Amino acid sequence: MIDIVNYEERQIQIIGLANRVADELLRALAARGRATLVVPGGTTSPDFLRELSTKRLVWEKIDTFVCADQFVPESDARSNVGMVRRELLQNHAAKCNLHSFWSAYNSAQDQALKLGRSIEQHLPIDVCVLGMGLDMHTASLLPGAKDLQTALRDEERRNVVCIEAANCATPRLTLTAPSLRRARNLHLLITGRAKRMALGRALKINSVKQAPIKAVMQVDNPLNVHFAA
Ligand SMILES: O=C1O[C@H](COP(=O)(O)O)[C@@H](O)[C@H](O)[C@H]1O
Repeated sequence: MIDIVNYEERQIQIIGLANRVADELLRALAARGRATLVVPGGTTSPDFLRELSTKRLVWEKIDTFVCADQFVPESDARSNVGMVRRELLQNHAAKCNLHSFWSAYNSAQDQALKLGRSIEQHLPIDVCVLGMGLDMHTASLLPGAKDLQTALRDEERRNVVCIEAANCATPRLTLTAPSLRRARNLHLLITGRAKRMALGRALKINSVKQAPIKAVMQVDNPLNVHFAA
């Protein structure tokens, strides 16, 4: 089930989504004392993260994870955790509890298992914001990737999986489809006509392996799609 919110322009989209996420985090904090936030990597998210950083919340009680990352140190330009540290951890959100995906001591496979176990205590996610690539991937649920099936399956009961794809130089760690789609509030941030068309294509394709974004549409709670051209 999806619910599409169309915005007149990108600035209004960013402000609208940040307000909504802040409101949902506030409710989660009021209900449970702590909250879990998942944010996207990629190039679309920095504007949103900067806007979110201006919201007055008890950020030290918000555990924040990226939905996926390349297995590289935070100092590497490809690191999503590094990008989130720069863009979100400022203003009111400077004290946000951002969790690392990288380890210099573990292999990517071992780190996926370790992170998957430690994330368990923070589930279900209170607010999950995802992005989507033109190839209809979300997080690092990449079409055609080795281990994609493991990351899609409910029976695996794994929260994080290491994904390797032929066109990716480094392995990626991704939250699995079941851990993402169980989020209490689920959002997709997309901009531009090409991504809108990719979403339209995904809706017509039956195979989740070809269009992994579909894996987070199979939920009772709607996937709220925030779109601006
Ligand atoms: O690989 C990724 O890309 C998507 C979309 O990226 P964008 O650059 O087109 O915004 C992103 O949402 C996802 O988190 C990331 O892992």
